[in-house]
Amino acid sequence: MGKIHKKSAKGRLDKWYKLAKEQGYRSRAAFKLVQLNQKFSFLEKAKVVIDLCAAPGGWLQVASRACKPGSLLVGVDLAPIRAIPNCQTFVEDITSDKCRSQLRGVLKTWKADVVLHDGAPNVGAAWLQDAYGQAELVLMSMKLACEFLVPGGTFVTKVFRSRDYNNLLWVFKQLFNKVDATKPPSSRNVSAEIFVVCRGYKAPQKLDPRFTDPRAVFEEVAEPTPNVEAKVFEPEKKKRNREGYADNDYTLHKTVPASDFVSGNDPIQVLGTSAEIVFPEEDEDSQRLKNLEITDEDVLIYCSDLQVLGKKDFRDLLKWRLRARSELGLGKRPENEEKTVVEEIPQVDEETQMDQELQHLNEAERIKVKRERRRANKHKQREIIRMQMGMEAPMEIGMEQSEMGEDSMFGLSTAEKHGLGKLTDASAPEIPATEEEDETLGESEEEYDSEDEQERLEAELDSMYSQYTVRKAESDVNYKVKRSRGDANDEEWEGIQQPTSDSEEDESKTASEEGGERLLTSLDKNDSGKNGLSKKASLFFDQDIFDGIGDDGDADKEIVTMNAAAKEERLAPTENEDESFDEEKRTRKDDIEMVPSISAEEKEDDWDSDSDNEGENVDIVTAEAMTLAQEIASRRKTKSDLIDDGYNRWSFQPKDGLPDWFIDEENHHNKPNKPITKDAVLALREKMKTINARPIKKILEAQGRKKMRTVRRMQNVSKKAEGITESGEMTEGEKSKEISRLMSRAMKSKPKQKPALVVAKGANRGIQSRPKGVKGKYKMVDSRMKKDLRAQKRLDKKKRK
Ligand SMILES: C[S@@+](CC[C@H](N)C(=O)[O-])C[C@H]1O[C@@H](n2cnc3c(N)ncnc32)[C@H](O)[C@@H]1O
Repeated sequence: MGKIHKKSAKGRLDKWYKLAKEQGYRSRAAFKLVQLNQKFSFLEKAKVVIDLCAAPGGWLQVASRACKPGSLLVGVDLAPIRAIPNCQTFVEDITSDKCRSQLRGVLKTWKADVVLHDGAPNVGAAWLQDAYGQAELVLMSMKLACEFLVPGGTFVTKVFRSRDYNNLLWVFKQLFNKVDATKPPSSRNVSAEIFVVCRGYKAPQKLDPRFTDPRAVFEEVAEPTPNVEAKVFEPEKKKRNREGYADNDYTLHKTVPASDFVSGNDPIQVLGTSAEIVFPEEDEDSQRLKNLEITDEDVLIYCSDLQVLGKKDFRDLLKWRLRARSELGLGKRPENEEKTVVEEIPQVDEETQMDQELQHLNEAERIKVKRERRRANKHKQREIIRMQMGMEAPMEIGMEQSEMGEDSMFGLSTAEKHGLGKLTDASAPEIPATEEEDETLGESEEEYDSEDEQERLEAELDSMYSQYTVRKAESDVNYKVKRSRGDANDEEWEGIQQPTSDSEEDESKTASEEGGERLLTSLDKNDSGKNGLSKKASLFFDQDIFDGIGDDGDADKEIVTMNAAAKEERLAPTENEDESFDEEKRTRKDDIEMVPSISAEEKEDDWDSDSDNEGENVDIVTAEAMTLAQEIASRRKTKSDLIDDGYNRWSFQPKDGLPDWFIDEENHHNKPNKPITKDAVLALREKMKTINARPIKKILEAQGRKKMRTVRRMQNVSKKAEGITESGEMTEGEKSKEISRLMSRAMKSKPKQKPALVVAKGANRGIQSRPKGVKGKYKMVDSRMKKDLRAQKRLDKKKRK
């Protein structure tokens, strides 16, 4: 990428590209370093910086702006770099010895505070080779970093999230005190690149050469002790395929034609390793499948994104496959593809033959009994329903109840088998089968959809689903992370299993302690690593989140060998450490990529701790707030979930030094899309309706005044009425007449005052304010208006005639 290619695809000329142009950076990549430095601040203090793979020089420009004046900045690349003030550059391959000696020549006795590496082999041609090539390049740049960094120095590198990513991370952790992987906002989401910032170089006196040897770091060893899941689901030993990256490369979007999925013998393999099932137009079989009636919209949706299949979707898709197979005449039971086994029939004597016949007869008898029992049960079920519908008296049913054994319909076992609810739930009665239907049901004992077969199919689907989850988990680190957080959406996953045998653990421990011989095997990620974990589990525990667990703190800084490091790092958290581990992880404030799962009680605690805020009057006026409120109220979300949600790509958006137009645009377009549920919108609408239905303040006040006036009037009336009752001059009849007259007068509202008409002539002509001497309501009229009105009246009269 020495020379700047003209980026033709519109999408690549994004805002960062424009911003780079505006700010005079040679590449949009410059912002990646700007953002990394904003987050980790390693450039400000640096006096010597080496930039490996620096062309066209964006990172060097950033470094020269951020570092102190007079700092030594050295850039090297295969491509020449146009001069940059305060920077020295030369053309060389960073993997060569010449590059090393040239760097030595420039630096002399100095050591670098920061070594940067943003190198990438010519990306684009073949991703798989690129990924490995890039991982090798990273290792080479780390080798240079180890040679030139000061103790405590920083190494920043770009890594592709390929299969080798975890291995690289593991090596970094042996050599640096703090290793953080992050993706700055300016790095495209579609790109597999991620940046690793390694701080606190341990500067061992002697570096084990295997740390920088790609063969040792990315070693491929067949699993000597495959983990439990692997044993169950992957009977053959899998070797890592250098060219491959196929089975753990989730950055690739793998598709498989529907015809292959349906006709193939390993649907689980397909579901576990592909991202999409497609129906290519040129593939006739796939098109036939697409046009089947059973291929409904749901199936197409499932096929379009296999990565998100839940248990139910998974089962539906497999059921669709089975039905599709039977419609295409591919056989009903593909999973158990009958193998043609040629059995040699041994010579049998007469007695054995009789035994066999007897067995056959017994079997036939058993099937017959079972069929009859089922029919009887159906009959009983029908009777119950009829009784529940008032069509039959309870007496009539269950006459043979006493004769029926444990297996009868009323027997416990049957009840359990069918589910009590099914028997007792009158609200959803099963539609009783007719006699003929019973017959067919009974006779189709071996049929595909018979009861036993259904059960078998269910069991098979369950086991397939477990296999699928394992495959999914193996091919997706994020999924493991999700599992560890307890929020993956299927229930079956049992987690990463540790070998149960203590002896195994002891063995590996002693072997690594004995040193020497097992140097490399302790690096073997295939070996039962820490605490006897499988290779995958070991790498999993090597992730950032498990930092410091098992570290004795006094690691030998002088000689770090792969073996020592492996021993040091591969200690899994012991039970005692679990607590402090939890505590530490919970208090971590930086980029949390993973959090330990929270137990149900802890979740409860989360809720309890919120009780302090009880009673606080919060008005919910937006649909987002209402959604959140509903989720919290229904406990679909906990406090921890909210905190977790807070760590997203928007939580790290430093805006210093950016122009206003850019910030405005960011504020406008780059904001989180907060989820809104239909329920929340409806609830909010209802709330607004009730608020709107309430009268406004002025009306309420007017109503209050009116009420008050009425009360006063009534008080007056009652006073007067008291006077009337006490007077001795009136007869009782007169008194009551007078009181009712008072009452009706008080109740009568005053007649509306008619506005006084004021003619706008003389002094009143053209005035805007109240005419002099006029009180109360008035209306201005003029002679013109009078004439017009009269004319209008005449016209109306004429029309009527
Ligand atoms: C993404 S660019 C670096 C961009 C740079 N950081 C910037 O900000 O302008 C990757 C560079 O790595 C260089 N590169 C790849 N392999 C290399 C090698 N073996 N030695 C030196 N440079 C290499 C390429 O020539 C290319 O210029």
